[in-house]
Amino acid sequence: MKTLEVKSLDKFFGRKQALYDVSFDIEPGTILGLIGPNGAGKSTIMKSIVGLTNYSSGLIKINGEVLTTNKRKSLKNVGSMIESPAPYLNLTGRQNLKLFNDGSTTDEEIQQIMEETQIVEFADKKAKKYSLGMKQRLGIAISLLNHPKLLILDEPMNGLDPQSTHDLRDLLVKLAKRGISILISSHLLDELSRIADYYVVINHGKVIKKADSASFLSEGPKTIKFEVADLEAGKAALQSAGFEVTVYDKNLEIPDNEDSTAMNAGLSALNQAGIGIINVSRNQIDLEESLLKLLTDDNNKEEK
Ligand SMILES: Nc1ncnc2c1ncn2[C@@H]1O[C@H](COP(=O)(O)OP(=O)(O)OP(=O)(O)O)[C@@H](O)[C@H]1O
Repeated sequence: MKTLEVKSLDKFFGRKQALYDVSFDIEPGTILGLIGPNGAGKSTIMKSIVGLTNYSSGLIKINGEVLTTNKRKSLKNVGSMIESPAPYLNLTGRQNLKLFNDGSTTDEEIQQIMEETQIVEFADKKAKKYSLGMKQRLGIAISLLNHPKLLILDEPMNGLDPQSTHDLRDLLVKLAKRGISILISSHLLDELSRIADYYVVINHGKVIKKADSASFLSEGPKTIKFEVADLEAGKAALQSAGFEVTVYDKNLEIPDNEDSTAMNAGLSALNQAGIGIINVSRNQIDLEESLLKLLTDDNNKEEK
């Protein structure tokens, strides 16, 4: 059974349509990255799933339960942190966790959650004294209470320092291995690309792409990057061997092909011209570039 099914979701704010026919699913134990520019509709989708906003039409099923038919039962399986974490500021972290516990999480489990989200050392301080990163970690701890099967995390890496971001990444992968499904949005695409199994890309309220991470990243153009001692002479040598050359970040880039012929031909052209080669690498397009290209194509399509 799928952990989450979103089917043909439409959402209007007054006369303004914010979501158009949005559909996607999440399988147990997978991490789905919801990405798109500001105002695309990511938070509206997440809020619809956790019942914070009503959708205008469509269907949401969580663990097989239709959200609108049995809201309490379906949301019992969901832990979330949407927009910003909202702990009670006059209570400590530990008191917050006790308060949000519906009674099904034991003291040992709360201790384990505190350890995994690394809040133990400040768990007995009032939440109003917390930094953004500490609040963020407490928010994630709260979302882990009550044995969720689905976690909905809107920008959970906001405000975290690099070490905490790294630790959160490890924790999310660990949770997915335990069978928890995760829907996560983040502007930190590099971070997201390290953990997401699938992506759903939203633009102007519509799903413009769904893909697993391997195919998402492999569809873009690939290049071979040469770092050389003499940029101008290197460029001339590659051009005279027939390559289209781009200078990018003090490197020379030529289009790659499936076998190694482009790399070998590029190397021998540089060698023959006596150009010192410092480094050679295959440059796979990254998530940020892929997303940018996708959005540019989609926006151009809309303008036509
Ligand atoms: N309460 C509201 N009333 C009216 N319009 C809204 C409301 N909430 C969101 N919108 C509009 O719906 C659209 C989608 O907003 P949403 O916050 O879901 O985008 P987002 O992808 O989460 O953006 P961001 O990355 O900036 O958080 C935007 O055009 C926004 O202006």
